[in-house]
Amino acid sequence: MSDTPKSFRVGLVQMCAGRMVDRNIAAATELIRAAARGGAQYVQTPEMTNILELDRERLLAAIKPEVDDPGVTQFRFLARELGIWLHVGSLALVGERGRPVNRSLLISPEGRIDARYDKIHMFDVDLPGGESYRESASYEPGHEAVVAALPWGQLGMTICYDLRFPHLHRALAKAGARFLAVPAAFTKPTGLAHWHTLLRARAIENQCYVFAAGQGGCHENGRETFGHSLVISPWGEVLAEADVQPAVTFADVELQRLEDVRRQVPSLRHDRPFDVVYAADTPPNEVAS
Ligand SMILES: O=C(O)CNC(=O)[C@H](CS)NC(=O)CCC(=O)C(=O)O
Repeated sequence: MSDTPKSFRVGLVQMCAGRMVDRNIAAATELIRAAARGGAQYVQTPEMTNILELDRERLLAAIKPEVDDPGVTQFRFLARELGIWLHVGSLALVGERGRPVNRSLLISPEGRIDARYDKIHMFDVDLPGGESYRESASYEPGHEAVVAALPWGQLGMTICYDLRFPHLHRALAKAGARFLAVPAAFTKPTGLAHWHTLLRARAIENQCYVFAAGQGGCHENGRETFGHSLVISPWGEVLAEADVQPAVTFADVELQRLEDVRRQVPSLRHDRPFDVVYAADTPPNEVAS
């Protein structure tokens, strides 16, 4: 008999981060406390919890290496004080190679940093409405997918635009993840078009719970983000959803549900190898005359 607890409560912190790091940390702290008061044992904050700033010069002036970062210090204290698993969806930090990284941290209830994940896929896009992003101009991408242990099972760590790369989520699920984390700062137009659909697809195809805390609303730097933080079941059901403004969204995660779904439709175990061929290169069928 395993002594893994049968359920736990998730709290997603939705924020509207600005350019001032100390204000963002204070706003996040208040919502994380509210999440813990509401009984959340795993609390996730969105991408760019400490600063939403795409201007490279301003960003460089505002951020610090992980060891000196005031947010890291604060969130470690907070996790320990509240006795929660605190997943800081991401912080802009100066990486070990001197360039900014978009980094997610999983902090244990003892205040230990148990996992770090640097966003792999850079949001370099030109949207139909005229919005343009060049994340790779400011940030250095990561190269490692990360699975981290929670008391209830493994957590696969991703960030925002990573959501569009299904093989990353597949790899995490194959490596044992039962929960996929997608902290985000989705744009409003792409959120409207794709957010629910992609998150539900990642949950259904990988038979995982999906936890996605978002940024939402109009930010100091002129951006507007989509909000709608979501908790999704392995069957694709929306268990809880935020609106656009800052708030905490709660859901109870039932591990038996995940086991049931995986037993009933074992698609996660039905992957098979195959080749891709060009039809023109295959021999024509015999046509009966
Ligand atoms: O750097 C910051 O200030 C905050 N970071 C972000 O907003 C990131 C990179 S620009 N946003 C996304 O990845 C949005 C993805 C998205 O919206 C989609 O895939 O449709």
